[in-house]
Amino acid sequence: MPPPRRPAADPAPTPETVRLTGVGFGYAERPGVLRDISLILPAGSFHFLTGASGSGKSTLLRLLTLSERPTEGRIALFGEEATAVPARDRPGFRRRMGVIFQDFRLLDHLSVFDNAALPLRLRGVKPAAYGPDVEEMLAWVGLGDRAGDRPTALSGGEKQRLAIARAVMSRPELILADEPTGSVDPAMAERLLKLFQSLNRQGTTVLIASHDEALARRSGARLLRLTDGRLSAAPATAAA
Ligand SMILES: Nc1ncnc2c1ncn2[C@@H]1O[C@H](COP(=O)(O)OP(=O)(O)OP(=O)(O)O)[C@@H](O)[C@H]1O
Repeated sequence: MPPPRRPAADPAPTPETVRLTGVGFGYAERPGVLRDISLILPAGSFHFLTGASGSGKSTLLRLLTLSERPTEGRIALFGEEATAVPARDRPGFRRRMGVIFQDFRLLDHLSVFDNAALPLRLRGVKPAAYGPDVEEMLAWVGLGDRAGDRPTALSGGEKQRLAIARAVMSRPELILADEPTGSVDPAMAERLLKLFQSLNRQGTTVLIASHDEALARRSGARLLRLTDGRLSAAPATAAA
């Protein structure tokens, strides 16, 4: 006799890495930069955020890194309420992110190697354990022979590649990248896109802010667009 049929179990809901609900934000000198933004980034998703210069892409990333607080609405990160996180609790959220800032934010008193290794050191990983991984990542972004240099000796594109290596080194759950290919040539932009795609395939949630709509479309990621402070899903193909 066959066993009794069980009703199919409900599929487990996809955990959300990011949820914004009705988020608004403005600077004192520039109110209304972001208006009524609602956005869910499911765990393991890959999105490009596009929009004209000044449309608020970096500002939206600053809200997600908890560098700014929304003036309206709510933010949840990794399933936890994060709208008004006190300063002492922000590092706990930030350790789960790899952030690539438009201005790179490298530490000039540390070598290229030590900049790339920083997120692992902060997690208490011993140099003997992370050394080969850091060397491999630096080689991947074309900085294998620059490990002993200081960031001040790097070109703009090299600094950008180091900032990317540092952000992805600790395999964060969420990568937030602000114009990560803005200073590199097209071949390197494609290589870096492959790096983000590969991390995404391994489960990392990725959000890239970029002017480069062509790169965004080639990426296979979902496209979001900011226009006049409002967010919309961009069409999958360029308008004819
Ligand atoms: N710290 C600040 N104080 C006041 N206004 C600001 C500040 N930072 C940004 N803004 C303004 O907010 C708006 C959005 O800026 P933001 O940098 O988020 O745009 P963006 O889409 O990232 O632009 P870009 O593509 O040029 O980097 C702009 O009008 C900008 O001038």
